[in-house]
Amino acid sequence: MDSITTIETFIQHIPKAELHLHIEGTLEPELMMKIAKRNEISLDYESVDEIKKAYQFSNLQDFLDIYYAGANVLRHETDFFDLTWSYLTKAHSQNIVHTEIFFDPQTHTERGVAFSTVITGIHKALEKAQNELGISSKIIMSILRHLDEDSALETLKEALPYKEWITAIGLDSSEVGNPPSKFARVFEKAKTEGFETVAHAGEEGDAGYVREAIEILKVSRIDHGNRSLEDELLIKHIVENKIPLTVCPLSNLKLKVVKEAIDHPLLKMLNRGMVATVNSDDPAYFGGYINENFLAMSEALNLTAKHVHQLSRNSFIASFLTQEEKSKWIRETDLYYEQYHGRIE
Ligand code: HPA
Ligand SMILES: [Zn+2]
Repeated sequence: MDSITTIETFIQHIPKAELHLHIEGTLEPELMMKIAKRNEISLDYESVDEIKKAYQFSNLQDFLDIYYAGANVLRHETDFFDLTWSYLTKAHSQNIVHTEIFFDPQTHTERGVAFSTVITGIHKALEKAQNELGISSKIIMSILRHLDEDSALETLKEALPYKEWITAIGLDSSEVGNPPSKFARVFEKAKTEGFETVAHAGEEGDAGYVREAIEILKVSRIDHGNRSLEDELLIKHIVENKIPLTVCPLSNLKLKVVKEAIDHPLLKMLNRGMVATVNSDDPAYFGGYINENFLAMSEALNLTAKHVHQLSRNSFIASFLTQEEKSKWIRETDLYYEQYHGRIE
């Protein structure tokens, strides 16, 4: 192991779980071009540089338009396998030992790609990662909230034969105007079928969206949750009930949810006693994987090894691992902290 003397090396080496990662958002421009070529799909861009240049967003919708367009190159099981495997090797290189990934089936079924094609490709890569890299994982099937309830119900039905592979149901896409209550019946059915539930809330939508996700959808954790800080009673509820927040710093900066890195509420969340975690969301689009997210916050907010340890610990606490698995990894992060924190310059 490299000697651990800086906060960067501490961040790099500490075992981490990633809990907020859209697999379609890991499609790097190089892989997008490669898959487009083999599937004989013409792109609007001539080069990797041109693709990267197009990644300028002023809000969530700007990003989503480009993200859904990028996903259009994914047609076959091998495309989903390659996409997922590419993320997993990157995750491994950053000491992610457990990952819970979102996939958006409607992004693919709406354009004629079968649900089974998508999930089988993803599942095979996750299985390989467990065997060859020792990374454990869960799949979260995310509902596109800009589409209607019928489409969500149909998607939930398609997921039932794959229950063994899918741990939780999530909610993503355009938040404002598509509140959690729109999917009350979908999430109720998901719970009845035995799925865990999570939802994106409080990214662009106000604290009311977070409240609805908790009260109506009965989610186990909130994805983003930034705007819950605008409501003291809600903060109290989140803290008392230990509802984790899967926070995505670089995403928040790129989508202008937060103006500057120094304004990011991550430290405030920790100081208020919230179970905050650090995640990369859509790393191919937002300029960094999990360690770059930690680093950006470490630089802007002067995070100490203690904060990084707390965030890594939180990632296992907030995961869908069993209590026994959580305890094992929490012990690992504790040992790691005890061994190295005194050496950081
Ligand atoms: O950050 C996000 N928010 C909402 N929907 C998404 N789909 C991919 N990433 C996101
Ligand atoms: Zn997200």
